[in-house]
Parts: sequence; structure tokens; C-alpha cells
Amino acid sequence: MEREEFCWAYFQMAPSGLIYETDPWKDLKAHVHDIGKTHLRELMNDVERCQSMMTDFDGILLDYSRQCATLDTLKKLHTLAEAAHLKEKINRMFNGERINSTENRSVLHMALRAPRDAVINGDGKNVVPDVWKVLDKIKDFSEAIRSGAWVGATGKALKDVIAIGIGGSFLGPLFVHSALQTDPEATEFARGRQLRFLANVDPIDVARNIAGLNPETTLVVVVSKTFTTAETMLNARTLREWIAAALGPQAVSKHMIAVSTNLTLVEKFGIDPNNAFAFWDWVGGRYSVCSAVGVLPLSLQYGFSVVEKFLKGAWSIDQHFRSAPFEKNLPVLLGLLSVWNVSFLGYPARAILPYSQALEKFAPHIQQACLFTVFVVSMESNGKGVSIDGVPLPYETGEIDFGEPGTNGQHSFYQLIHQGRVIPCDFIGVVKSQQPVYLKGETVSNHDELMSNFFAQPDALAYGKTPEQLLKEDVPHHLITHKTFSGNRPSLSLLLPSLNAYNIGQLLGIYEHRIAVEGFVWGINSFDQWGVELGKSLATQVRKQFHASRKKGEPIKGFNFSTTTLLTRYLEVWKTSSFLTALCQIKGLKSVLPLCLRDI
Ligand SMILES: O=P(O)(O)OC[C@H]1O[C@H](O)[C@H](O)[C@@H](O)[C@@H]1O
Repeated sequence: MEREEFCWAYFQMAPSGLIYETDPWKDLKAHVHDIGKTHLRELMNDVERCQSMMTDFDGILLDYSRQCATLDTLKKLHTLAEAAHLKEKINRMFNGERINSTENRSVLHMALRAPRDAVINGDGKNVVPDVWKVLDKIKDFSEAIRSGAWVGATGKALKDVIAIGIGGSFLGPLFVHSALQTDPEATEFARGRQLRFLANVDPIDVARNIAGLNPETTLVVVVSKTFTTAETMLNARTLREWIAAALGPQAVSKHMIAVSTNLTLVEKFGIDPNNAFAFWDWVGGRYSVCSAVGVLPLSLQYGFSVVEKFLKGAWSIDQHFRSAPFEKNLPVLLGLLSVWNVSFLGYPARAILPYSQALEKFAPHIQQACLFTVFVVSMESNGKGVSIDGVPLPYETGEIDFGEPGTNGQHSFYQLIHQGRVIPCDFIGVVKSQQPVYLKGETVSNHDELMSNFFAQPDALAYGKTPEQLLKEDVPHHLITHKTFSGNRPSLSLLLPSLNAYNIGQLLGIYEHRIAVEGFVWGINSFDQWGVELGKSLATQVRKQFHASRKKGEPIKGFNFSTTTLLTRYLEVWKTSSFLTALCQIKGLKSVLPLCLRDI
């Protein structure tokens, strides 16, 4: 059944209770027409409006004056927030109620960064002491590894870490790691150490991760909330084999540790339970970077003191989100504007454009799309087709998130943003570079050069360039339409004072809560992810077929014509490559690709 038919059939049966039936929603729908009559060029001339569309928290400046919105729009959005019971929903989240109703879980990732003396209840129990028990354990353990008090099986210090995990057990820690990599304080603490991430089940990712590493000096951290994720577990078995083959099976306990909510499976895998770091089912995978998922690998690399600052930054936003009035509340404003752009103006995508190479993995974390097709924080949270009560939605939720650091993106997809489709953009800039360079004889510093673009792009999008302007510049007639920029393209700018561990934590908190705000207004459950299950179960069927065909020569059965044809081709080619592999082994290539060849 088509989605529209499904919705129609449903609404014949019962009133939906959805936000779109409320007056504030209808009011905003009607208001779209008024906004259509204005252009950002005019809106930007209204200084009072622009002043009201800026807000500051803890050194972070949010300027949303380049949204296609007036002060009236904002008022209407705040009324919508009331109709959606946004305040109550935020309170319910902080109070530890089981707002993730389809999984019967609380949503308390804020407790992961709470100070020791905070009280945050989940099921009537303060969860903060448990959080700090694990944090203290991470602190001790990471210090033991970093100081060389804990050594590997052959007595050598463990200076390299491979963190195995996927989705939420990978992208958050990767984002923070890449943001800290060039922070002067963090760099100092990371001297002589390496942190790598193994996520994809593609054996190429294994080969890349172990390249140049010695098992004797490597610690492997298996990160998996469930400890059942197929990719992670196969990669964990592969690296267990890598360690055992080099150092003997008894070395595994010295070289492998784990982060999980499922400590029974950790032990079954052969990891010493004393070397397992727990977290809890009230932490969603994509919201888990502040748990041992991120804190352990990052503390091993940068030391606990640096990671603690990151946690403090995220906590500062938690406090702000919970207590600041909505008119000055960064995540609330960002969330409401996203709802405006998606549900009313009809812009389905959002570009996240940090003008800092250190934030290169920020967009992938928020979209969680980079190498894989799972878009975790935003797209896994808000890409839903039904309300939290299971009512089919007659409106779209979630955004198609993507992004690249500026200025790189300017030389690739910005063309489409300027003259093609309208894509609301988040420009993220930093006042003070992590790595300032000012060359003698240059007009500006390298960071100023970068930031000139950060300040210019939002205006280019908002104002555009008219045919009249082009004619005045003597542009040939046949190029006028090509060189015209319609403008009126919304963006917002977030300016951070610097990019240290604390600010990185703040940035994370802002985006995490913004996504929750959107979900709360749309009336969906942003904390479950049933949509990832179907593909996984179909892959199980394919895996079984591979086993049956390869080991027992069984024919392909149970698939449609298309998949059968593809599988047939794949299995035929595989037979040939097995032969080539054998040839390589004879010729001594085994030493180059030891794992891949053994596995084949
Ligand atoms: O941490 P794990 O249990 O291994 O799960 C890893 C990932 O698996 C799935 O793809 C989920 O949709 C993600 O939210 C999760 O982060």
C-alpha cells in the first residue's frame, strides 16, 4: 500500500492526535504564503529583526537572521512548540521517564556527562554514581595503559589502539578524535600514541587498520552496545585471530578489552570481565559517545583529563537546554527552525558546513552516513514514518543531512546550493584556530583566509545576484541567466570561540538536543531505529545462502530473479578469485595480505 493510501485508511479509523491537526500548525501553513512574498534581501535590511535573531550562550553566537522567517514566524513556531508540549517532553526526558516507548527505555545520555554530585533519576534511581564508577575505572585503566603500568603479553607498552565498532559505536568517537587531533593540548597528551577505528566489515578496513601495527604494542577495544552486531563481531574475531596468531591465544586477555551493555556476551567472547566497561540501555547507540563508547578510546589516546573537558562542554549545553527560555535556547531555536524548513517551507535537506578541518567528521556523525548507509544521530533519530503512538504521518520528518568542511565543499557541491535546489545550510565557524599560521608577506592569516569564506557564503546565499547587477557589470547578455543567483536561500551561522575539548562537547550537545526538539515537535520517537532491521535480516538469508552454496554446493533458492542473477554472478567470480588466491599464496604474496588471504 502506498504511504498516502496507508495514511488515508488509518485516518478513516481514528482521530490521529498529530501536531498537524493543531491550530498553530495550520497557522504556520498559512503563514508560508506571507513569507513567500518577502526576500531575504529585504529581511536582512531590518536591523531590529536581525538583532532579535541572534543569541549568545557561553561564548557561542548563533545568528539565524538569514532564515526565511520573520519575528512573526518565530512567534508562531514558539506557539507550535507549546502545542507540541515541548517543555513537558524535555522535562520528561531529563526526569528519566521511558520516553523511548517502543523500546520501553529512558533517554538519559545527559547523565553520562553530569558532574559527580548531580542527581539524575532513571526508574527512581540516581544513575550518576554508576556513571562515575565507570568513568573512574576508565581513568585508572587509561592511566595504567598510558603510563606503561599495564603492558602487553610480551612486556611491551601498548601505545596503539584499534577501536572496533560501527554506527553509534564508531562515528561519535571518530568525530571527537578527529576534532581533538589538532588541538594543541590534546596533541601534547597523544604524543607517541595512535588511535584507529575499524568499522566496516570489508576486510579492506581490517587490512588498513592493522597496516604498520605490531600486535605486541596494540590494544583492541571492541565497542558494541549489544555485542551482537554482525560486522563488529566478525571484525573482533578477526583481530582476536591476528593477536592470537602472533602472540598465542593467552595474549588475547592482555590485548583485548570491551565496551558494552551486554557483559555476559563480552565474557563469552573471551574478554576478561574486569576489562569490560559498561554502559546502560538508557543510552541510545547514536547518543553514546559520552559513555565508555567514546570516553575509553579517547582517554587512551588523549588522557582522561582532556576527555573530561569534552564531557563538561556537553553538560553545559544540557543545562542550557533544560533551563534557558526557548527564545534564547540554542537547541530549541535550531530545532524549531529545522521544523519550519522541512515541514512548512518543504526543504528536505540540510547541509552542515563547518569551516574547520578539525570538524571533518562532524557532518558524518550527525548524518552518520559517510561510508555506510546508516545516518545515525539525525537521520536514524528522525527518519520515521509513524508517530510515537504508531500513527502513520501525513507529513515528512527528518532531514537529508550531508556536509563537508569549508572551503572544500565550495569546490564541489556548493554550485547546487547556490543555483540549484534550496538547501538550508548550517555554517559553523571558529574564532581562534587550533593551528594558527600567518605567513610573512601575506595579507591575512591562513585562518582569516578560511573565515572570509565563512562570512561571505551566507550572504551570497541570502542576497544572490540580480540580472540588473550583472548588466551594470557589463556581463554579456547570453550569460546573464547563467550568472544570476536567485538568493533567498536560508542559512544560519554558529560561531564558536575556539575548538578545544570543551567546545567540541558543546557542539555535540547542541546538535543532539536539536534533533530531540525536532522529534518532540513532530511527535515521533527519535530514540528507536526499527528501520535498520529489515536489511539486516535479509542479509542473514544471503549469508546462509553463501554458506550453503560454498560449503555444500547448494543452488541459489528463495530469492527473486534479480537477486538470484546477481548472486550467481558473485559466486561464479568468487570461484575464480579463489583460484587466483591460491596462486598468490604459492608466489609468496601471503605475507603482504596475511589476513585477507587466510580468510579466503
Ligand atoms: O553498538 P552496537 O550494538 O554494535 O550497534 C551498532 C549500531 O547498530 C545499528 O546499526 C543501530 O542502528 C545503530 O544505532 C547502532 O549504533
